[in-house]
Amino acid sequence: MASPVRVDLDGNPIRPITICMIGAGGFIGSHLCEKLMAETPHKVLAVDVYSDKIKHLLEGPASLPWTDRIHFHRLNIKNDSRLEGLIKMSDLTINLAAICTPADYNTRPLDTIYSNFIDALPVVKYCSENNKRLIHFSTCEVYGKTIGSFLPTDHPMRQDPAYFILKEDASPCIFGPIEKQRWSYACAKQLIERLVYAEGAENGLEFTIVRPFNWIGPRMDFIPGIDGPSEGVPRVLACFSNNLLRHEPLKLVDGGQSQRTFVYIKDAIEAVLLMIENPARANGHIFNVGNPNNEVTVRQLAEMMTEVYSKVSGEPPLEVPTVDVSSKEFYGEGYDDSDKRIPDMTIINRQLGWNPKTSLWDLLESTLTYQHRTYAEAIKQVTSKPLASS
Ligand SMILES: NC(=O)c1ccc[n+]([C@@H]2O[C@H](COP(=O)([O-])OP(=O)(O)OC[C@H]3O[C@@H](n4cnc5c(N)ncnc54)[C@H](O)[C@@H]3O)[C@@H](O)[C@H]2O)c1
Ligand SMILES: O=C(O)[C@H]1O[C@H](OP(=O)(O)OP(=O)(O)OC[C@H]2O[C@@H](n3ccc(=O)[nH]c3=O)[C@H](O)[C@@H]2O)[C@H](O)[C@@H](O)[C@@H]1O
Repeated sequence: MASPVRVDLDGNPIRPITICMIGAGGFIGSHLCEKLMAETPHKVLAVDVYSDKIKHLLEGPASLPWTDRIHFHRLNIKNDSRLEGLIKMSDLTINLAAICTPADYNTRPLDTIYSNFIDALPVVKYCSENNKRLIHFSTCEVYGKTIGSFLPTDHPMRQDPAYFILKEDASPCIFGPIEKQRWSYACAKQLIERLVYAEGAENGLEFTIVRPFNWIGPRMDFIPGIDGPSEGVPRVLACFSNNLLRHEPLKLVDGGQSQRTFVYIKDAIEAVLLMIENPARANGHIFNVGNPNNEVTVRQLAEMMTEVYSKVSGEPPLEVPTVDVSSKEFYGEGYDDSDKRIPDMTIINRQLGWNPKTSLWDLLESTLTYQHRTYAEAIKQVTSKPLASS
């Protein structure tokens, strides 16, 4: 329930606002809507082409405390004139809409660039022209590769944090060559960041840019063949969950040597709420949002997920838990990878006092409990169906 006396980080009462949330039906949007409904008095105009992940908020009994605070607007921001009206009706716009699965970056580079840059342009323009605040979702992928990755493998400077810690106001953005179309996403995100920043500098747009570092948790992406296409390739959490649910070995792309830091979606959403409710501290800033303590290689992630899944499902772990696959085979031509992603937390700490709390083991335990509860039965049904005779 929303408390009547909510105050911001400076002790001022928080005024209820209306938020136009674009991409509200996605993974992050669904968690943000849940948090805003359960814990704040704010209103949400939820914009998306899909609503399945927020159905429980939209279709609950009329007695739910938030029924009149969330309204779904099914529209595609590519071509819908209602968008400007919704932004004008709101105090704040949050743009989450994007194509953001790596399997698309090299296979659908045009859609990726349009979605992450061209389609975001009107959102920035309407916010700027109507003096509305904007929180724009970018990505840690704008950092690309680390400086250290260009040093010889055994070079001692690779151990120096100066060569791998990613800082919003100091690190360069290092992408591969154009033919490595993997970078189409990162490059489009970088350009939209520069545009938002320039609107702030030249026209006074009040903005915050968020760079998520591998946020994971329930409702992320889809399980192929269950609530998404059989041939679809989601992000790693859903790929590995799918393998575990189907008792198949987890596929390690190029040996699973890349490193990631994973943060629990519920911790990360706390950071977004702080940005929403503390505009004076958040405006004009770019924030890394991640958990530097949860670093693993993708191979270690696979091993940990196998162990956690066995614990939560009660099933014995697979005898052969992983299998190696080349990136060309898995993603196709033009794939490339970020080697290592550790966020520097200085700015978000200083401005918002935010710190992530949940360990990788704990966040995998709650997430895989959800995956097992949500999908195990459906997987059993599809896998036990006899093949149709041709
Ligand atoms: N999940 C992460 O860890 C992560 C990491 C880095 C960046 N991000 C960024 O955060 C944002 C949200 O990510 P997510 O993980 O929730 O992704 P998601 O795919 O689950 O959500 C995106 C939502 O946007 C909607 N959308 C896309 N194009 C649209 C359009 N033209 N009109 C209306 N709706 C549209 C989709 O239907 C989807 O529901 C993206 O901008 C992504 O690049 C996420
Ligand atoms: O989440 C983020 O912060 C950002 O990074 C992700 O990129 P990435 O981490 O490379 O995507 P994942 O699909 O989660 O893959 C992580 C790693 O696992 C590997 N992988 C993935 C799937 C699989 O089955 N096996 C496997 O080894 C990938 O090659 C990659 O090295 C996506 O680009 C975005 O959603 C987002 O902007």
